[in-house]
Amino acid sequence: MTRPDTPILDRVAGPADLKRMDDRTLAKLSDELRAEVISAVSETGGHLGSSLGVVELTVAIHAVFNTPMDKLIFDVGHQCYPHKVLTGRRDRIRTLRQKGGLSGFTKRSESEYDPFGAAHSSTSISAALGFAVGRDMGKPTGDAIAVIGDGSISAGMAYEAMNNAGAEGRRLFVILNDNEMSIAPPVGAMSTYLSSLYGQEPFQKMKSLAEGFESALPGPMRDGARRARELVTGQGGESGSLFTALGFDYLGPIDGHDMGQLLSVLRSARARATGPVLIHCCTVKGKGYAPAEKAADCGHGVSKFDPITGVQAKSKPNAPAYTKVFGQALCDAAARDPDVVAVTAAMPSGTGVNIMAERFPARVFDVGIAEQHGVTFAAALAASGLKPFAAIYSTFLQRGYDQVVHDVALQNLPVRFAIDRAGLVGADGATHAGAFDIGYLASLPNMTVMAAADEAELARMVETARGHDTGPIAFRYPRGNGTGVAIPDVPQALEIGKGRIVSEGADVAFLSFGAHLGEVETAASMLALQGVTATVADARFAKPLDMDLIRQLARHHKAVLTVEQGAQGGFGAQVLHALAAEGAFDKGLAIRTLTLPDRFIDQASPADMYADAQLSANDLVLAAMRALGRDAKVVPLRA
Ligand SMILES: Cc1ncc(C[n+]2csc(CCOP(=O)(O)OP(=O)(O)O)c2C)c(N)n1
Ligand SMILES: CC(=O)[C@@H](O)[C@H](O)COP(=O)(O)O
Ligand SMILES: [Mg+2]
Repeated sequence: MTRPDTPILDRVAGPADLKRMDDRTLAKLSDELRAEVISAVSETGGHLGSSLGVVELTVAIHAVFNTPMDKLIFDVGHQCYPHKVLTGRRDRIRTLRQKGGLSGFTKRSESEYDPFGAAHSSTSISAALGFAVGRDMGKPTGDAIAVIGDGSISAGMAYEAMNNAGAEGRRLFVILNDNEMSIAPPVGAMSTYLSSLYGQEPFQKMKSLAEGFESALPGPMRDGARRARELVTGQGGESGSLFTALGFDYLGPIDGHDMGQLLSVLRSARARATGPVLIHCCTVKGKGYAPAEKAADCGHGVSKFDPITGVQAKSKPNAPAYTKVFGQALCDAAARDPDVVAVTAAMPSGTGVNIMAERFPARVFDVGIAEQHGVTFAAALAASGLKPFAAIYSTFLQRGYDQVVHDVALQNLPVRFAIDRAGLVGADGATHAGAFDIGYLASLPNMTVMAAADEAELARMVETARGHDTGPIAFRYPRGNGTGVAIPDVPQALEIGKGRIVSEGADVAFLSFGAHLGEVETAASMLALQGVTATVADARFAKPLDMDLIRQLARHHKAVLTVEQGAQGGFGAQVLHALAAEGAFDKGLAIRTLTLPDRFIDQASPADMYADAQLSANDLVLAAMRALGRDAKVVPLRA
């Protein structure tokens, strides 16, 4: 693949080189940087649209501020590719999101230019304020700059941080990167609210900087800018703009692709600011790359692609994605049951609830990036008599954990948690691993916890959850495609707390919880080549446990191994706890819990990550042999 011609970028070893460039050269550098990002992401895949939208902004920040002494914090961090190129990581930029390569997000261990790691949204302002306090208390750190998107600033944590920052009154820069997009088009009343706040005093305060920016915008951006300006400056009898009321000086809106505007505003702000400042930049997600600009998601997350055509390399799967199976099963359940409603936190297509939304738009609620609110909202939907499915990735449900405990479990409200991206997810790495949900849910009184071994099981669990009105219930399933099994047209509900035997053997028993079942079955076949026969059981439930099944496995096998795609303290721990409680270990019992290890696992393919976690079929074979006290070896299956 030919690489773009980048004579100016080739002279950049780090941000210091930008300081020697005049403004016109910085503008040209941006063009080259954009071409480099497109070229690199075409080889790796990744968060293209967001990164393309902040190219000029990233150049301008590094040209004006003094990183790494000044702390530049990208919210989510999915837009950090241009930043990585400029901060000494260009030589590895084509390893983005690959095994052993650069993370797709900012990461402290990767560079001194990444002062605060991210990947979950809306943390940047809190982090920037922490650095500002550190600076003011004498620590060797300069200015703090948070770059946060219009999607991410919709989350409660961003407002908690601004509330605190405004009260602290410390010098701090928040750059609102407003591209009028989240992953899906942004939702929420915030923009409407802000539209009512136009033209009041605080905006006038910074008028000399702001004046003329909006009218200087190119046509298509002018409306967005106006909306954005209205969003922050106030109109129509409101008492004050949101940001100024929170104690920030507001600058903007400015054209986030105009190097001249960016540099002059950033320089002025840097020279004059005494307290918190919000700089409002209007940008275009996917800017400068037509296939991204035109895409419905503005190229938010792309596979490898042909840079000329923009066509992404997507292999034809042999089985449907779990997400789609869930989405369809949910839609079918909604068709049968008018009380079924769905909640997503800014991830309608990621969670598959868009399928139901197409048919039943009034019964699907996108609450924005607001997992905490989404969970409590779902709790009250349940309290009202509806049957809410809160469809949230395992990793993002962590954000709403107190709400799961306090609003759902404690009140025993029948919220159905559809937990996608359970287990290791691949290129997004450790920040997005769905590692902890089994532990954090199964430890809660009233909660029922299931995991789907395949896509047919997932459809059954949707129906099981729909019919479960006596308390909260969760079911987890992984990122990626199912196994290709037939999915029942009208799935039957499972009996709560009952697992199943998948195949019978005599020596060792695997008790699998969830989608690692296929790997377990492979391990059982490999063991057979060594004359060891294994029973394979699918637990289906981590809570309540099928104690009859567990006792039976323990009684009839020399060793039992639990297997799960989750961290320690999950399913295996539940089994150990229950067995210990009934004295099973007093009589001797060979049992092993195969879980993710007690460390975070960096990005790679899911298969490589599970191998790293010692959960491959080979590892299961070795664990079984050791548990039986036999020579630990692996006889590979013939292809
Ligand atoms: C707590 C949390 N919830 C959901 C997500 C998934 N997510 C990643 S980026 C994104 C959209 C962010 O929109 P915005 O901040 O406007 O940035 P843009 O992609 O438009 O540049 C979402 C919903 C996340 N990373 N963290
Ligand atoms: C940055 C972020 O949090 C999301 O864009 C995430 O990468 C989406 O992951 P999926 O591709 O699994 O939907
Ligand atoms: Mg956005």
